[in-house]
Amino acid sequence: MSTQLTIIKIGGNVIDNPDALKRFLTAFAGLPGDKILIHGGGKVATQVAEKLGVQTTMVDGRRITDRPMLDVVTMVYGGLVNKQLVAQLQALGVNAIGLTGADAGTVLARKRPVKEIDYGFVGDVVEVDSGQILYFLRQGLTPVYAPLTYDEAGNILNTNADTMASTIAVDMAGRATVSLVYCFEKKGVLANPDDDDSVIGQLSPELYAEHKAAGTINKGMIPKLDNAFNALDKGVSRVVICHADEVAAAVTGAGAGTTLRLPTPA
Ligand SMILES: Nc1ncnc2c1ncn2[C@@H]1O[C@H](COP(=O)(O)OP(=O)(O)O)[C@@H](O)[C@H]1O
Ligand SMILES: CC(=O)N[C@@H](CCC(=O)OP(=O)(O)O)C(=O)O
Repeated sequence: MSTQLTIIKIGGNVIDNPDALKRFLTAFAGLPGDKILIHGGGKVATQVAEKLGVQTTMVDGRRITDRPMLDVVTMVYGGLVNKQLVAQLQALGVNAIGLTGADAGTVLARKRPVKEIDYGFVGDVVEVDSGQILYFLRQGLTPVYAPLTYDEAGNILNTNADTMASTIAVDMAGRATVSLVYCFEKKGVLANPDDDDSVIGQLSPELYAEHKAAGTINKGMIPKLDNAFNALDKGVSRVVICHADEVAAAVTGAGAGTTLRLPTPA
């Protein structure tokens, strides 16, 4: 494989919008070189759970995953969403292979220990088999990961898709120059959540802390940015957060969205 690898994470609001998803997948198919897609799908899981009478509870951006909810997310992420994405990518000429972390033993996790909160079957990533993922890439395949992992006891576990993307990117960074792009439905990290054009071009940890304290960066953006800064800190070359329509520009470095910066040296 080439030494450049692009890892893209696509969020649940885009997955839930067929037109936006089609545009994104078409752009993804056109990206040059080796690539990996990691998808969320939280919104679809919540909708399906409701239809099945399973109640959704989120704490700090993580889904409380009891046994009935585990069945829902396994069906939705590992089945419905993953296979629809793979089929659409195949039609666009991408030889996609749909995976969970359990497949080929690529993303091993541990059930999150119960402290104040019992998250149930939520997995914290322990180990990524980047050699195996590299093998898929060398076969000309494009891995498409669902946000599911497994543990040594044989459980399938629910893992936040932003975390899945960041941990895979960090491990692959030992084998390639990795760019990680988080795509969602806004133009980037916004300085004012009510103004869709107030994109922060470059975000340092210091500026992030200021916006977090002021409450202008909140909710799902906090775990996303924690994961994104963690990736940059641990060897991923470039991390960008952008609109799904701007994925191609983000990959070429054309200035789309928000680019993360390491701390300013003292
Ligand atoms: N400053 C901010 N800029 C952009 N989005 C923000 C900001 N603060 C909070 N958010 C929220 O974070 C959400 C993205 O997080 P999340 O829903 O977890 O995304 P994803 O669907 O990609 O997993 C946005 O939809 C937005 O509502
Ligand atoms: C443990 C946990 O919270 N897992 C997430 C996995 C899906 C996800 O992250 O989807 P988005 O990227 O669309 O938010 C969940 O079930 O919501």
